Formats: sequence, C-alpha cells, structure tokens
Amino acid sequence: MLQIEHLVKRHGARTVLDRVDLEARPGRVTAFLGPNGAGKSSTLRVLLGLDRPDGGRALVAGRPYRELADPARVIGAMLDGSGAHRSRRARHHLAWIARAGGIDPRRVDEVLEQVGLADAARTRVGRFSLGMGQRLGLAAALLGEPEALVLDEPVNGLDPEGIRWIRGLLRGHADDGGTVLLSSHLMSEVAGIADDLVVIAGGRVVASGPIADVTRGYENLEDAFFALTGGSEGMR
Ligand SMILES: Nc1ncnc2c1ncn2[C@@H]1O[C@H](COP(=O)(O)OP(=O)(O)OP(=O)(O)O)[C@@H](O)[C@H]1O
Repeated sequence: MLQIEHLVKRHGARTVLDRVDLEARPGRVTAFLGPNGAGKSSTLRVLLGLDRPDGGRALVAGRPYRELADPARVIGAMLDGSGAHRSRRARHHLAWIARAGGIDPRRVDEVLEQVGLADAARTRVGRFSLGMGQRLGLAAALLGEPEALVLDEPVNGLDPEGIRWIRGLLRGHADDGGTVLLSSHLMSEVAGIADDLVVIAGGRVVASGPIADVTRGYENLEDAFFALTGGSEGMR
C-alpha cells in the first residue's frame, strides 16, 4: 500500500535521506522508528506530496501522492498535532477540511465521536490540551475513511489512557484490513502495537522487518533501539 524506494532528499550540500526504503502493508501496523533528526518527518513529507525527492520514489496505492484522484479517501495523515488554527472550533475546522475534500459533512460528527471529542466539538482549538489536539488531528485523518493512516509521533502529549485508546484505534484499523504507518522516537511507545519496524538513523534505514526479527538477539527493546541507532546523530 505504501512503498518508498531508494528515497533521497538533500538540503543544500546535506543529504538528509540516503536511499530510504520502506514498505507498509495492509492489515499491519508499521512503526517508523528513529532518534530526533533521523529523517522520519522528511520521509513522510515526501510520501504525502509536501516535498519533492531528489531521488527515488514514494508511492501510495501505486501512485505518487500528487497523482491520486481522491487522496482523502486513500490516505489520512497527521503530521503536526491538530493542524488547526487556535481560533477555530473543532467542528468548524473539520467541516472545512471535509468541504475541501468533497467529504460528506455528516462524517464530522462521526469522527468527533470516534476520537472522543464529541463534547468538545464547539470548543476553540486554542483551549485544547496537547492530547486533545492529537485527537483532533486524528479525526481529520479519519474523515475520508482512508485505507491508509500515516501519523507522525501520534502519542506525543497523550496520557496513558490516551495512549491505550490510540493503540486500540490503530490496531482496529489494521485488523479491518487498513494500513497504518506511524513514526516514533521511542521503541517503548511502539512495542505494544507495531507488527513491522523500519528503523532509521542518520538518514539511512538500519533495520526493517517484523518486530520479532528486528529485535532478535537483543536483551530488550531499548537495547535493540540503541544498538541499531547508536552513534549516528544526523548526517554530516
Ligand atoms: N528544510 C530543511 N532545511 C535543512 N535541513 C532540514 C530541513 N528539513 C529537515 N532538515 C534536516 O533533516 C534532518 C532530518 O529531519 P527530520 O525532521 O526528518 O527528522 P525526524 O526523524 O523527523 O526527527 P524529529 O523527531 O526531531 O522530527 C534533520 O537533521 C533536519 O535538521
């Protein structure tokens, strides 16, 4: 469903993505894991058509994002929390996105209910906690009932109950045949949810595969993460 092949991205003389390969398949939760600055957001930006690659390609259901006829129904994304202006009410923000995407406005109340924000539908986003903002961002991603969900650090700011809830939601999406790709800088955050891992450090994929394969031979998940990513804090 999501396929990234030999992706290269440069900023000036600096190579921030160096032939990144990643695949996220239907029915599975794929975690894109790496320390701060490793290249996760840069990869997701290219996947979502927000940035152009300098080499390689990123495909959503077989096509570059920019060539999708109806992107909101194919892939839903949350890159930067709620993505809503502080002065907007939650429901108005979602209605605006629905209108832009040609999505049935009745979906707005459905997704607010689904993410647990029904009671906050008329609250201005500026009054939201970080966790509520994450829920609103997820609601926006779910609006078009997309097959794939792409989420950049979705558990940031969520309390333990919120983390449990989002895990259930993402697991359910994958179990229903959907594709889930989420990024994180903490192995512990994805351990209970991911089926597959793609580990990136310094712009390069250093390990990928089913979680049991990637972590085999290490004492625990943290050891695996530090061993795989150690010593590469961004590319020079
Ligand atoms: N527009 C830009 N110009 C120059 N360098 C950039 C630009 N965007 C990203 N970078 C650099 O590319 C590298 C990868 O950044 P990226 O945001 O993709 O990492 P990340 O893995 O998502 O980390 P984080 O969790 O901190 O967001 C970083 O070193 C960053 O400084």
